[in-house]
This record gives sequence, C-alpha cells and structure tokens, in this order.
Amino acid sequence: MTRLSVNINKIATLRNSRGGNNPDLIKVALDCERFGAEGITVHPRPDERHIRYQDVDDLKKTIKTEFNIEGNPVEDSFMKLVLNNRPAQVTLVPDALGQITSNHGWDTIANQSYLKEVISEFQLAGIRVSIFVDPVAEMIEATATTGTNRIELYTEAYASGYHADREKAIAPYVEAAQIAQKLGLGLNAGHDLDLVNLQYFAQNIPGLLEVSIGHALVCDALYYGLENTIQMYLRQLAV
Ligand SMILES: CC(=O)[C@@H](O)[C@H](O)COP(=O)(O)O
Ligand SMILES: NCC(=O)COP(=O)(O)O
Repeated sequence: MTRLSVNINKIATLRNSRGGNNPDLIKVALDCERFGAEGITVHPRPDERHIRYQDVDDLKKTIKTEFNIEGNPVEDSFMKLVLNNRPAQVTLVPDALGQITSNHGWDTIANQSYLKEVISEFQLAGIRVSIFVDPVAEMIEATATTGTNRIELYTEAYASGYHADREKAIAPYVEAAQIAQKLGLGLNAGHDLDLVNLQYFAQNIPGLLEVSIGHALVCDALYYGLENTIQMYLRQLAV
C-alpha cells in the first residue's frame, strides 16, 4: 500500500504571511498524523519563505511518523540541517535559489559522481535517500550507480496531462516504475497530485511506496477540513 506523506510547506506560507504563529505548524503536523498521515514532508528553501530551518529542528523533536526533508544538497546549510536532524528520509531536489517551486528532476548522468558522494554521506548518517527525477528512462537507469535507495518521480507532467488523456500522461511513469523495479530502487512520487488524479496514478504505478502531497491537499482542506481531506486522500490510495 502507498503511504501518504503530507507536505506542510503551505501551512508555513500562511503562518509567515502575518509574522506570528497562526497556524501553528507543529500543531498542524501533529494533527495531520492524528488524522491518518503516514509521514510529514517539508521543503525548506534557503530563503525560508515557508519552512524555516528552526521548524525542521522543532518537527524532528515532535512528530512520530516518517519525516521527509526535501532540498538541494549544494547548499551547505541544507546538508548541515539534514545531518543534524537525521530524518527517516531526505529527498534531493535540484532546485535553483529563489525558484517558485520544483520544476525538474536531476540530470543523473551529468551529476552521477556528485550524487554518489552526497548520497553516501547521508546514508552513513543512517538517512534513507530518495532523488527527484523526471520519468525519463536513461535518467532512471543512471540513478542506479548513485547508490540511492529510492527515486521520487516528478509528477507535474502527469498532473497537467491527466485531463486531456490520462493513459498518455501516465505511460512514461509506468515505464519509469518498471525500470526502477528492475534496478531494485524504491519508488516515491509527488508534485501536483490531487484528489482527481491520485487514484489513477496509484492504481497504475507498480511498487509505489509513498506520495508526498501538499499544495492541493491544503487547498482541499479549506473546503473539506483537514481531517476529512486527509481521509479522502487516503481513500484514493486504498487501491
Ligand atoms: C519536490 C516537490 O515537488 C515539492 O516539494 C515542491 O517542490 C513543493 O515545494 P513548494 O511548496 O516550495 O512549491
Ligand atoms: N515531493 C512533492 C511534495 O512534497 C508536494 O508537492 P505538491 O503537492 O505541493 O505539488
């Protein structure tokens, strides 16, 4: 069964907009867990526009489910943050400084030796590593030599193509998942997954271990409430 990790970046965005502590990020994370989330994901960016580095320290001390920290290891501050907190999983994402949101996976061919080096540093600290990749066969194949435990498929192209032709939109992801399985890599996925496109993805992707979902889930919570929304997402994954 696929696990749901709730990305709480957007809760921090709302909090930061007024400078106080409403909503309380830690309380929301604990409530997500209470409502059924099987993990908490954060993507602290160097400008701390949503998740602050202090939030990561605070979350590590309080949450009980799987903690997943996303970010670009080229930043020394990110390396230190992750190594000091030792989450269950780190997801390496090649975002540039100031990028609005993630928009591509790693070029695992050009960055093969660099990734190998940073992945082993995290693994020596007992942290499972996942790397963010596009569903492109040669990019998935090249992840094998990096030593990563898992890959996270970047699902924006699936989400944006879903309404026009979902079979066409999912085809590269099915192929990517089959390659990952052949290589013995664990499989995660995320970005723009929502209540409309999630079930079809989970039903058709073999070996999908975890999805991390934030933006759409927080938007849905405005209408359905956080507890109902998390339960609705979990039902989409119960395939
Ligand atoms: C890696 C990924 O797809 C998500 O973490 C996404 O980057 C969310 O980050 P923002 O909430 O800053 O858009
Ligand atoms: N890794 C993807 C993630 O954490 C959340 O992405 P999104 O649902 O906010 O697009």
